[in-house]
Amino acid sequence: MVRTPSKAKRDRVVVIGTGHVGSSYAFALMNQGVAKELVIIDIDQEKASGDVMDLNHGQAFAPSVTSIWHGNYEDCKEADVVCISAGANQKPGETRLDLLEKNVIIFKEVVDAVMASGFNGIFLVATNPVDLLTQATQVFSGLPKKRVIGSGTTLDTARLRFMLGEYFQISAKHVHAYVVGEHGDSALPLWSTATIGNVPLSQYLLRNRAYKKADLDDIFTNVRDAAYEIIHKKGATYYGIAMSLVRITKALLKNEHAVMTVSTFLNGEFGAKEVCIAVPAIVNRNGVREVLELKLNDIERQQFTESVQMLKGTYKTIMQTGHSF
Ligand SMILES: NC(=O)C1=CN([C@@H]2O[C@H](COP(=O)(O)OP(=O)(O)OC[C@H]3O[C@@H](n4cnc5c(N)ncnc54)[C@H](O)[C@@H]3O)[C@@H](O)[C@H]2O)C=CC1
Ligand SMILES: CC(=O)C(=O)O
Repeated sequence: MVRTPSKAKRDRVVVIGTGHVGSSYAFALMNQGVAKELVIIDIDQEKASGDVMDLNHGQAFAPSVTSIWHGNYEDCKEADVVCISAGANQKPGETRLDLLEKNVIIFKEVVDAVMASGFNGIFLVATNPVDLLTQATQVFSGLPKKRVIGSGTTLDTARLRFMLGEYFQISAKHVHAYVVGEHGDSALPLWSTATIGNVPLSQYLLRNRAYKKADLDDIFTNVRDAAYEIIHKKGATYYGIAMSLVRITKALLKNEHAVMTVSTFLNGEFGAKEVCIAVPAIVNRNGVREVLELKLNDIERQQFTESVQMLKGTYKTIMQTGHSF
């Protein structure tokens, strides 16, 4: 494909790791016409090159032209967003945290290579465990923390909205309920601030005797365990995360100031410090503009604190033992 770099704003996205997640993200980006340039990098050159061919063959049907090519790390120099989805995924029975040892080593190599290009944009991390790898990317890159963000619980929040929408028979777009905390087993729903339209969820439940708080607890269990179920059924999850990543990329490139539950570094917000974890945050062209602090109830605060402590303990262990990061 002849490379046709755009003259004005490049809106260049580089995706590193074109496996299930990376290739689905590339496909969704192209279908939604979000980026003007899309560079695909993978250690498996054949896979990257095959994906570029395959994607380009759909150009005639895309809403706008995306210049797509199989690139190398030098292409990161002019990138606005570098999305990392490289690394190991979960095998049935594995948790996201089980991937840390392998993936942090890959991240050191990948982030060093990106930074060596002179990259000065925004890192969007998807690889698991996403909160810990977001924090590692902040350290490895040395970029301002607001410019290194993780997909966090954007996917979990989307899953919750979908499942609540099904339960109440209301469009997921009008269900507002966040999942925060670790993108993993210690994630938690913020029921106390959830609304249907602008009606508090607690009030909405009173409208129909058939609605039960216990059902909501079951729904959240299904959200929390959704990845395990999908991995058991088809080996990996990728469409949901691809759409979440595109949503975040759009907020970045279009300077949307959109609120989403990305993983970001906390410096006292929600009572937590020195940790990357998912909370509602305002995302614009500069990354995370600010964390949108909410008042949590006692149970939520306790669960959130436990999630923070777990992440901080695990991060400390991995960065201190056996590695020369
Ligand atoms: N944040 C989230 O909500 C989600 C995160 N994930 C995570 O995304 C990651 C990727 O998952 P999949 O795409 O299913 O895995 P995959 O195995 O299909 O793809 C991984 C890709 O990374 C490439 N890769 C490995 N080492 C590399 C390196 N050093 N440099 C460049 N490329 C390299 C591989 O060649 C492969 O193409 C996993 O950690 C998975 O757990 C998956 C779904 C949701
Ligand atoms: C794999 C994963 O992190 C997810 O689908 O939530």
